[in-house]
Amino acid sequence: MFALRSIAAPAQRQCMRAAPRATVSFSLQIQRQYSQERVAKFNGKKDANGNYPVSLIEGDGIGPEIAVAVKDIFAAAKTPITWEPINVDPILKDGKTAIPDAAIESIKRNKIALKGPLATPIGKGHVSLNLTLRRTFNLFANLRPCRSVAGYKTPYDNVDTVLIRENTEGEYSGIEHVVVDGVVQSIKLITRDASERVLRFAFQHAQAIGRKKVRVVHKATIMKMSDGLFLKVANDIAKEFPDIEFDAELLDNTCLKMTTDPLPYNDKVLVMPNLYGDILSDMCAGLIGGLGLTPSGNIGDECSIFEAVHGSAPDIAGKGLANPTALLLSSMMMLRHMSLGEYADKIEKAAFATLAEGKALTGDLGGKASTQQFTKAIIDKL
Ligand SMILES: NC(=O)C1=CN([C@@H]2O[C@H](COP(=O)(O)OP(=O)(O)OC[C@H]3O[C@@H](n4cnc5c(N)ncnc54)[C@H](O)[C@@H]3O)[C@@H](O)[C@H]2O)C=CC1
Ligand SMILES: O=C(O)CCC(=O)C(=O)O
Ligand SMILES: [Mg+2]
Repeated sequence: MFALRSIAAPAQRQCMRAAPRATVSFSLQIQRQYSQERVAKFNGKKDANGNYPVSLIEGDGIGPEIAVAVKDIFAAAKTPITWEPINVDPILKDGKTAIPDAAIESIKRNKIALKGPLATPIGKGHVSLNLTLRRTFNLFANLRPCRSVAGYKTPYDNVDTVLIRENTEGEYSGIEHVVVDGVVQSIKLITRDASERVLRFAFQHAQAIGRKKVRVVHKATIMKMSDGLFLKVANDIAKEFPDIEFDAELLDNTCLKMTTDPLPYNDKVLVMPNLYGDILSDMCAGLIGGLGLTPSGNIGDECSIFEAVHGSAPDIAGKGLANPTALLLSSMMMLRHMSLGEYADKIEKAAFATLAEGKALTGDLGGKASTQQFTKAIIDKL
């Protein structure tokens, strides 16, 4: 058994804290269009009460605080879900970090899970449970949409980026070793199969949400073989989608352009290897007001796990300060994945109205409300 569940991470400042408020006219919905093909693949079974069981990992740090907010809002909206809490404390199997069997069975049975953040120790200690979950269930695509929130003013209005990250290999393959004392090697693994899978998903998702452009973000200038293969496969897959324009951009240039003017990215779906997607999705969150606002879905063929982009936020954990919006919007993506879009629409409307009104905002958005007060304000609007 490992002794981890709260590690100290350097406190990071939210770049948009205490930003001035103003109204932006922008659609209130996030990812309302969702691939019907994916929805059709969800074949979870209802329980005796007519509810869908959903595996729930509350997670570490702020995880339990934001999970309770989502549970309270779902209960108030009478969402037909039965939560099945699961424990993912790591175990050792054949010398490797693994998820306990009971948790694996629950997710396999329900085909769907909502997950709070899981902390990973720096350096020594178990490997990331987040990555372990993604690999265990072959959740090959990490879908990370990021949309400006009406009423919350940032330097950029109307940001609407869609980022898809390869989720099972790349720089996060976890293949590392000491060559000799003082020399270590970490292997970035890129395979044609995993690249094809995520790239095809990106094109299909672009079609599903009505975007006409897919852009690969890469560094094949430097990583000629690994990113080179990803880019080559992207060119091949693009031929299957003649109605979608395809191009490519170097990661460093993408960072520059997105932070200078993100709006040209609103008509594209961006797809990229694992590490780049991890970093770029936090950067996008910074464009709209921070990590308290950005959702994500880890999508696989057999099951999918929805979670916020952010981590366990140890600097604010246990203080009732966390913004539950990111996990709530992740759960909206989950409901749409389960064909429960009518509940998602209702909850999302109440959440965005609460944000736009601005009377009960959490500290990351410049307000003074606690997680509970913000949650109650949403429930009052349902
Ligand atoms: N998918 C996951 O479960 C992820 C887990 N992590 C893990 O989380 C731990 C902490 O990582 P950090 O680098 O500190 O990143 P973090 O995402 O936990 O926090 C970064 C900053 O954003 C703020 N923040 C994050 N979520 C917020 C929310 N909902 N409301 C208000 N403010 C919020 C935090 O207070 C902090 O200042 C690490 O152990 C890391 O491995 C990190 C990212 C994703
Ligand atoms: O697993 C972790 O510790 C971090 C993962 C992460 O940053 C992410 O999925 O965005
Ligand atoms: Mg990350």
